Amino acid sequence: MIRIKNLSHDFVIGKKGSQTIIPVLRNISFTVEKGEIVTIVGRSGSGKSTLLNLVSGFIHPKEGEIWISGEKVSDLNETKFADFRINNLGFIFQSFQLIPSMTAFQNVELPLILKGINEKERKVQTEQMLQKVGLLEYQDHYPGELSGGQQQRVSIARALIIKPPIILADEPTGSLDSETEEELLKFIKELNTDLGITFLIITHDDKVAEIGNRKIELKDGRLVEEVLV
Ligand SMILES: Nc1ncnc2c1ncn2[C@@H]1O[C@H](COP(=O)(O)OP(=O)(O)OP(=O)(O)O)[C@@H](O)[C@H]1O
Repeated sequence: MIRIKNLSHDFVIGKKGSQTIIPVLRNISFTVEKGEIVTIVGRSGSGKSTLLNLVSGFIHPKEGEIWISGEKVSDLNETKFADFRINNLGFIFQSFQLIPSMTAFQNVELPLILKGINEKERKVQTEQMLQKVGLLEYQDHYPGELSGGQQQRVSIARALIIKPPIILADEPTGSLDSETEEELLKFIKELNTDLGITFLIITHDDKVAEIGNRKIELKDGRLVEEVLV
């Protein structure tokens, strides 16, 4: 489902003439099979977010290949990747990334507008999704009027509304208290079992790392360990 082949990346910082190269990922290879939950762990600065940004197409790799659902996405230009993303990938972020001036309904509806779905169909699908995450009665609330756990549920509903085969998550429980974290992990498991959604999750929380089928550890930009959970 996701195949990473000999992926390397570095960032160049500084002004021309005195530039420094920061090597971030070095020759990373791994695969994520359909229906798996794979977690990526590693210390701060080990390259986890960079890896996820590469898989998401937000940055372009210096070397190596990324394949998703049979497509070599590392060859796609920005416009084509944006198109691929809206049809194939859902995102969950630590900071929820909700639009504060939009209600829960409008935030969840947004990907359907981007996909060109008509208004009537959007209303049906958005309400169904809000129902699924238990927030239908909060549909007119703005993010600032919801708890952290509720905001994360809105962001999950927004990720799920396009029915993506894959969800990429960067520290999904990072802003949640432990009770809400547990609820969210249960929900991720359900989505995986009931809908067959594949998850690639970055975390430095042991509890989150243990929900996967496999755990991949990055150290100084290298993949040092891959263990079955
Ligand atoms: N846009 C950028 N420009 C320059 N350096 C960057 C950039 N993004 C990341 N880095 C550097 O790349 C390295 C890896 O960063 P990355 O954010 O991928 O690590 P991480 O494992 O996700 O860390 P954390 O757990 O703290 O989020 C760090 O040294 C970071 O400073």
